[in-house]
Formats: sequence, C-alpha cells, structure tokens
Amino acid sequence: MARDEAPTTERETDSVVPWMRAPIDVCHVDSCDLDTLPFLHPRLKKALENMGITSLFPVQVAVWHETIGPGGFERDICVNSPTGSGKTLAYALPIVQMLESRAVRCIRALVVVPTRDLAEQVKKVFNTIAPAVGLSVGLAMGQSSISDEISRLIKTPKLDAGICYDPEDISQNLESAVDILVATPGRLMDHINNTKGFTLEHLRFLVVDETDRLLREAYQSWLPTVLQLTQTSDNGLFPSSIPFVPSAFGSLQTVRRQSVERGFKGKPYPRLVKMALSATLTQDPSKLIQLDLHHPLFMTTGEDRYQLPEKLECLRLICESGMKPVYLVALLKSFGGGEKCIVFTSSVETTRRLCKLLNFFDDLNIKVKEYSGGLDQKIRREELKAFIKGDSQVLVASDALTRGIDVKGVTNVINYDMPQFPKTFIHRAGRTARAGQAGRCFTLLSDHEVRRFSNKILKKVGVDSCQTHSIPPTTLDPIRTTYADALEKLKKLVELEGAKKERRGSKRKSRTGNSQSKVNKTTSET
Ligand SMILES: Nc1ncnc2c1ncn2[C@@H]1O[C@H](COP(=O)(O)OP(=O)(O)OP(=O)(O)O)[C@@H](O)[C@H]1O
Repeated sequence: MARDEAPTTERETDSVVPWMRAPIDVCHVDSCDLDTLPFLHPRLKKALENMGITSLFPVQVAVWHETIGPGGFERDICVNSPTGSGKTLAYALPIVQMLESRAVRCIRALVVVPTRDLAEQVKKVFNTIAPAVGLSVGLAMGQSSISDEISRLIKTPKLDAGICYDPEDISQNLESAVDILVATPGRLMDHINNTKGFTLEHLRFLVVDETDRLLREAYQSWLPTVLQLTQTSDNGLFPSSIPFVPSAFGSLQTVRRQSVERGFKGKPYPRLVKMALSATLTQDPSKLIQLDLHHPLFMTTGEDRYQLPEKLECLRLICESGMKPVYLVALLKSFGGGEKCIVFTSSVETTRRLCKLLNFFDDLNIKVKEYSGGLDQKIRREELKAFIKGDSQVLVASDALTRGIDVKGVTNVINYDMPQFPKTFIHRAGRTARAGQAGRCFTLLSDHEVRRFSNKILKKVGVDSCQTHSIPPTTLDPIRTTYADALEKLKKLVELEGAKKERRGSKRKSRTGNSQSKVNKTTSET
C-alpha cells in the first residue's frame, strides 16, 4: 500500500493556511491558442506545434500568466489541479522560456519527482521543448549507473595531451552539462553529497511535482538540503560579500543580492522560485511550511478539495466473495482486446499473483503484464514501454508506481482491490480520462466493502453517482470453470517457486555452513 496516500491529519482538513483561502480558480480560466499566448517564444511555439499542441489547457494558461511577463515569477506557486490536466507542461514551459536567455550552462532548474518512471516521463516532456532554445536536460534517478549519469551531467574540461594538470585544479573547474535536472530524491542527494562539480549554487527554479507524496516520503532530507544550498547569505540589506569572480573556465558565481522586488523589500535576487504541484495537494500547514514558500500564490480547480477529470465515469461491480478474478476476466473480455486497461491491486505480491493468474486463463486472448515495485527498474521500464506501444493491453499495477504516469489510450482503470484512501482512488482513476478524454474507472467490491467505498472514498472525492455495473450469470458461468483450472495452475507454480526458494536457501546455508566449517577447520588446524 502506498504510504504516501495515508489519511491526512485532522488538522489538514479543518485549518487552511491564509494564502490558500482565496485561490485562483482555474475553472474561470479559458484554454488559449498558442497564437494568442502573450510573450511565447517563437521557437517554443514551433516545438509545441511539432508535438501536436495548438493551445494551452487552463491550468497552463493560469501558470503562464503568473510567471511570464510583467508579474513574472514574483511569487512561488502552488497548483492543485486534476490528474491529466497538463501540470507538467504548466511548469516546464515557463521555466524553459525564462532560461532561454541564459548565458552559461549550469543547473538552473531542478524538478524533483517521487519515482524513476515519472522522472523519465517528465524529462521527455522537457526534451520536447528545451532543445528548441538550446537548453539541455539531465536525469538523476536511482537504479541506473551513477557513473554514466555523472558523465552526462558533468562536463570535464578538455585537457591538452602532454600537459600535466593538478587534479585539484581540474575538479575546481568542472562544469555542468545540463541546464535543467529532473531527479528522484535519493539520487539527487547522492550527487549533492558525492559528485564533484555538481552544484545547485545557480539554481533559480525548484519544482516539487507530486508534492504531497514527496513531503511524506522517508528521504525527507533532500528538501532542507536543497533549500539550504540555495539560500541567500543573510547579511541584512547589503549585497552579499561573496566576490564576483568568474573562473577561467567561465563558471560564474550567482550572487544572491538583496534587492527590491516590486513591492517585496529585502528578498534576494535571483530568488529561488518554487513551484509545488499535485492533483491532491496537501493543505497541511506542517507539511507546506517545509517548502519555505515566498508569498505563495495558490491555484486550484473548483470549490471542492479534490476534482476528478471531467469525463471520468465511475462504476462499481459487486462480486460474490472469492470470485473477483471471474468478474475481472469477464470485464476485461467485455472491453475487447484493443483498449488499454490498468488493473490496480493493493500490494506487490497480489500484483504478481494476479498477473500470473490472468495469464493462465487460456481463452482470455489479452496480453497481461505486471508493473510493480517488485520488478527490477529495467524490466519495469520495458513493460511500460510495451504497454505504451500497445504490445500488451493490460497492466496489473501496484500503487507505488503509478502517480503521474501518463499513457495515452488508457480507456479503463479497474480497482481490483478497493483503494484504501481517497487520494489513492484519485491517482488510480487519474490514469484514464486524461487531457480531456473520456475514461471509466471500475471498482470491484465484495458485499462488505460497499458501504465503506461509498462513505470513505466516493463521498470524500466528490463522486455522487457511481453506477453499479452488472455482468449476467450466463457470461460468468463459463469463466468459473476456466478460473478453477487457472487457480490450479497458479497453485502449482507457487509450490514450485516455494520449493526452488527452499532449495536455494538450503544451498546458501550449506555453503555458509561449509565455509564456516572450513573456517573452524583452519582455525582448529592453526
Ligand atoms: N496543451 C495541451 N494540449 C494537448 N495535450 C496536452 C497539453 N498539455 C498536456 N497535454 C497532454 O495531456 C496529458 C496529461 O498531461 P500531464 O501528464 O502533464 O498531466 P498531469 O496534470 O501532470 O497529470 P497527473 O496529475 O496524473 O500527473 C499528457 O499526455 C500531455 O501530453
């Protein structure tokens, strides 16, 4: 179960920080054609058109107006906008536009996301626009080789053969190879602590995507560390005493001076601008305070705390107990092979077993793949790629990985296990009905879950109508027999795997036993 969706503290529900009480309601903002978007750089307009984008979504227009042009980035921005509403481009576009005029290459924008798959996805979005204005985007995420990553993030100076250089001198003049870095917290900390030449000294934009998840995550140290590395020298009203001496290799010192920003005295410039975004942005003051926001501007969508995508249809199936797989297979068969579907379970183990069970239904004729934290990153990436390409039609997934994942053409989401928290429901359902498309979210319920589902989940997320989807017995009955066979095969497989695990365990024991006896023998001989 994804820890990050755990129920919020009571405080979060009844007390709202002052700056969240009068938000900009994105419902009152219209989409805007690229032709009429003020100040948009022509090369960025072209890059967007090459992606098939001809207008910006409301949340993107709202953020653009608060970041580009006269009031540009005067305030930090917090965005609470539904899944699939285009939050990634909402922050990527203004940041790329603002960095277009940078002279020297160094990390000026850092985007922190909770998972590796999301990091790769966000980097891809930046890569569709940043190169158009000469900016380079880097990726820092765990489970990939850190040395390869360093070679892509840090540029070592060209050394003339035959001249011996002082290594100290070289490390003093390592330069960043990227302008924008997308990172997961763990790997970001690795680079901050160990990578020579890696610096956030020149950082101007910090984006915390899926904020509520990141503020809950265990590796909390990344946020105070980044804020500490980018704070101004707090020396009253006089410019920072740090000497402004560009080095021989052209790297420059970012002098965060005190300066008068329109109406805000005493804040340093260039101030680190922060943007926090989520479909379920926390309102908990104790969490928000960690961001150390500067005169934050809050943008939300509609009156309610949470907003589901406009064209999302919610349905429920009440299943005989122990028969959920039969109802699931009947539902998958009813979709027809062409439609993409994500099936959510509440654990890695259930994900693994359910995926195997579905593949034992010989007449299902749908390619089902697993997508969970139990898989190695490389395999997971391959499975996701195959799903995006349409080589597989159904992904059985655990919650930990799906926040923000954007796969076009997912028309159905199925909650095989009932989501435990409202946020889990929102992020699962949010894998469909994206970018204004229609989509359906089915939830399989046993009798005893029906009441809890409507009171603890649907009511909290503002769903007042959830149709009951029924499957005729004539459809279910033939599946019951194939279910019995599939279950038999799964049991045999589990026993086989158990036996293999046991054999491996005993081999390991005997190896350690032998080596122990060897040690005993040698020690007894000596
Ligand atoms: N202006 C646009 N016009 C058309 N499509 C767009 C536009 N902006 C974004 N999209 C598409 O909308 C989809 C959703 O975008 P994105 O993943 O940024 O949503 P999100 O709000 O971050 O969702 P989540 O909360 O799940 O992370 C993507 O496929 C993206 O390519």
